[in-house]
Amino acid sequence: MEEPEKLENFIEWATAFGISDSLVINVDEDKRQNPNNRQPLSCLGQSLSISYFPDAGGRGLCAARDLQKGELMLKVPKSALMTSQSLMLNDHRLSVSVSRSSLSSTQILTVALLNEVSKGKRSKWYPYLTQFPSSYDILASFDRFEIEALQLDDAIWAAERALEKTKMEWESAATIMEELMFKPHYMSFKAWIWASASISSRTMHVPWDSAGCFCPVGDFFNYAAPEEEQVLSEDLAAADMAAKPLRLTDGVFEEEYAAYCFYARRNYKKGEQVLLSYGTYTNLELLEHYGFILNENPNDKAYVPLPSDLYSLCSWPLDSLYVHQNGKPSFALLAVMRLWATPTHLQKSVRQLAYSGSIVSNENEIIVMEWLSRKCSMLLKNLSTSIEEDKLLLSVMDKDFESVVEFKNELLGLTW
Ligand SMILES: C[S@@+](CC[C@H](N)C(=O)[O-])C[C@H]1O[C@@H](n2cnc3c(N)ncnc32)[C@H](O)[C@@H]1O
Repeated sequence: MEEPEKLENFIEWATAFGISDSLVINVDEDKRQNPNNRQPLSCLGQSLSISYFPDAGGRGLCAARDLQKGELMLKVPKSALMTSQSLMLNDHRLSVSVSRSSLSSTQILTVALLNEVSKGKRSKWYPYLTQFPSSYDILASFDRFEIEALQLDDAIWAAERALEKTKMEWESAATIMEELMFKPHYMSFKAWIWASASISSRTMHVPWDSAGCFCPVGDFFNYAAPEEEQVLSEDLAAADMAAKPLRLTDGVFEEEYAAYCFYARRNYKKGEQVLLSYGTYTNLELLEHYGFILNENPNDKAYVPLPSDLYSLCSWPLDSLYVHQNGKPSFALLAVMRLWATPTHLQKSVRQLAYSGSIVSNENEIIVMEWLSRKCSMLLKNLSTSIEEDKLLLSVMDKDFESVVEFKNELLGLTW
């Protein structure tokens, strides 16, 4: 089956499940009040439609009309959520094996997902499963060469740790997969990585299972980093939103409606991509859990090695000592560096000033900024490639080539 046909089947399937982007929040209540209402032809088209955004996540959802901040855009009934619970409900053998095991909730969902995929077209979730990517770029899927290419120690360590953790989880699930008589293909580490990457990058939080749920259509939203909530009282009054209180989260399971509900996080014009905040992540964390990075990420952090005698002066957690993506030191880093750059016998008297975020003196500020800037330059110089070289390499990899030889020649032609 071709991709457009698979997508069409999926939309039909999702519509039959009661997934809807129309503004009716309670499907059952609506049916009671309008018994002659036919099922809509498509679950999308009223508020959202599927579109392709090459520079912002690929396939995603765009506004099918102007959307107001806080407005309901999509609801996915509980019966359409694919969870360990719903997968076991239809599979007695799986549920018996799981009940005898001591697997974590994420391992259970991984096994349940692989078990379901192995059923192929016999699975009731088949139209939805055809919409999952065939491979992922999360850290745990990186090979040795790709891990080395990360260059920075903390990134390499995060990738090694992610790979190790995934391997351990796979090994300890071997018995249950044998018991369920998985074919070798579904037992493989490659299949396990695929399933755990699906869970890591596509599930949403539900209160009853820490592994989360797969939310058909809801998982088509691409990511935008959360920004500080604006003070909206005036905006809200103007938009007559008094009856619709502002939600801090844009996707949430609502017990009251027994559905996953998605609300617009800001106003959108028709045709704009509608984005969801999956949480606050640095680029390394985005790569670890979702397999992508943002060129501009307000939550990104870079850590530089600090003087060893600085730590005894610091009462903040060590992970708060970082440099923002725009080059500014974090509040805690700046404060503790100012104290560290003060002669020891004066530290006590300026401690409060430094900890409140104030400049200690012009000389002190120059010492701090020069030290940090030297450290950052040194760190960047010691990496085997510069950002410009990486960008050049990526631009070559994005091109289409007729042959491997042509690709190789283009790579050899790069000069730096
Ligand atoms: C929940 S899915 C979103 C829908 C996905 N594009 C699809 O076609 O199924 C999350 C994945 O989408 C991609 N993604 C989401 N937001 C992105 C962004 N801002 N930039 C690049 N990739 C993004 C990443 O591959 C991520 O793992």
